[in-house]
Amino acid sequence: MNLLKLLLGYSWRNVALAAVAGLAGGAISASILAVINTSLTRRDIPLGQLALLFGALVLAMLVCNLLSRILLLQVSQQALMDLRLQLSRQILAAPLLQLERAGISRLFATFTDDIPTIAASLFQLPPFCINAAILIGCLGYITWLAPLGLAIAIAAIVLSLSSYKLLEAPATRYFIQAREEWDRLIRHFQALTEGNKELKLHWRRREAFVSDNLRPSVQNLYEHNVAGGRYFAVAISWAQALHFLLVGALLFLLPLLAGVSSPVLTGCTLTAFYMAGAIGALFEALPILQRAQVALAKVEALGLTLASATGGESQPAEEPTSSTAWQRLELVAATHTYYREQEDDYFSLGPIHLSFVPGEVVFLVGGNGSGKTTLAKLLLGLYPPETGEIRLDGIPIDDHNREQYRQLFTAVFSDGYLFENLIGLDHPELDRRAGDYLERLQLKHKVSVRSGEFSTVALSQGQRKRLTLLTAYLEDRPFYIFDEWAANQDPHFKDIFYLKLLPELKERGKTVLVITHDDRYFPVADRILKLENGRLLAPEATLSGVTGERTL
Ligand SMILES: Nc1ncnc2c1ncn2[C@@H]1O[C@H](COP(=O)(O)OP(=O)(O)OP(=O)(O)O)[C@@H](O)[C@H]1O
Repeated sequence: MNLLKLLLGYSWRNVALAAVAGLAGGAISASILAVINTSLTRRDIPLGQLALLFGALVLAMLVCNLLSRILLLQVSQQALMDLRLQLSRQILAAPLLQLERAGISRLFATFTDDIPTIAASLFQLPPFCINAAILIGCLGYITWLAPLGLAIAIAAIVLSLSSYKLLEAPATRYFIQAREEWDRLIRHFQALTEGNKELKLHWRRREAFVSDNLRPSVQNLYEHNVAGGRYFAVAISWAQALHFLLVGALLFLLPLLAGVSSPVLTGCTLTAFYMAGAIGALFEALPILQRAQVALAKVEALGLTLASATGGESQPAEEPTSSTAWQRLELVAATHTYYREQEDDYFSLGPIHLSFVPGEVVFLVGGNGSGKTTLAKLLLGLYPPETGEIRLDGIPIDDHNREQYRQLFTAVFSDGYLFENLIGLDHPELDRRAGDYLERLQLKHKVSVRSGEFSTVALSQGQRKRLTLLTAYLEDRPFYIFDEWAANQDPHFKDIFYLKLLPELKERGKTVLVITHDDRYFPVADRILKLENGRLLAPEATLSGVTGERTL
């Protein structure tokens, strides 16, 4: 993908119109030069007439340039807006596993570096096109004045472009390296912000973090950018100097080679001067456009990675309806494997044989790293099974119905995100219902909800977790999954959660899977499943039985 293709993809009509307006502006610029040249060299034409023509041409140039700029600005900003949205949509559509592999830092790097770089280059496009049009107009005028002048001008331009091209390749290489370094730097910034408390507490760790991680990365970024920028500086300065050579060549060679008259020579020299300004501006914009190409390639690579990773999962335009009247959910020999390339290590979950019916409370237990969260993600349809399948009422879940299948669940993850409002929940009495739940969750004195907005989310960890529970309640879906939800609740609220809230959910016919280490509350469960190193130990026996499956 390149910038032009990107813009043409959005509105080729606007781009074409902008190009025509820009070219017209360039031609008019050349006409203005012709008027200046005439007024300097011809005394037989009344000055008033020339002044009038000059004014009219300036006005026409203004209109054309403005039109070209506005059209390009509109289409380029529209492209930028769509690029941001498209990338966000791709991230939303990409499978979780693919996002986890790409890493948060890579996604952030794209939003914080690539998109602003592309934005900066798109701002450069309108003047770039206008200067290109001025150049074409000037070349046309020189041709009209003295065809040999065109040959000299083209020779100078080819010379400067080819020397620029020679230097551009290593400069781009450095910019690509700088962009790779940016990915690493974002990872360090993430550690800096998320690990800030730990860094503050430990002097040696903090200093090592700065000297071993942050500084080398910042230093590399600096060096790559300076090295790349240096090549461009040489290329641009050389190209600009060459254009004064063009002025010199026209001024001194043209009379020798073609014996042109003094008015023609004045016209050519004047035009060459004017051209030098346009060429200088063009060359100044080239590094910015070059960087944008690197950024665009990065965005495209990420987009392709995410798009290829969606694996054909359908993205319904309409809201999928969630089935409330399900009877049986089964995992049949479902597996998932994490492979960690760097350590050449993998973790395998399954094959899992498991089923759920409405209205049961199931506890999932097991040691750290035994695969509980992975099993929850598999069950939620966030990881499609690598082998085996999930069936809802006998219907296999695949790419076509997975999105709809996910609407069955409300999940509260151990590292879940708390939105600052009840986004996506619209109920005529949302605030009142949220208020009732706040009361039950003993948060009324801390938080209120107005028009679906929490008054604050600056709360303790345990209180924030309770707010996520409020959202889960309001979602009111048939299947609830709590991943170590109660881990940071005080004993009093743990009691409320296990002894009051869970039984209430069960009474309402909800199925609840609770990932927990709280063995004190095991009697609350209808069934207890235990995972050990990715294998389910508790046999999947009777669905209605309660105590029979307690193998712990
Ligand atoms: N995104 C990931 N990429 C690679 N490996 C992963 C990833 N997430 C988890 N793992 C590996 O999978 C294994 C199971 O992890 P999982 O989070 O499912 O365990 P868990 O039983 O929920 O643990 P805990 O009780 O500590 O939360 C772990 O050994 C972990 O190293």
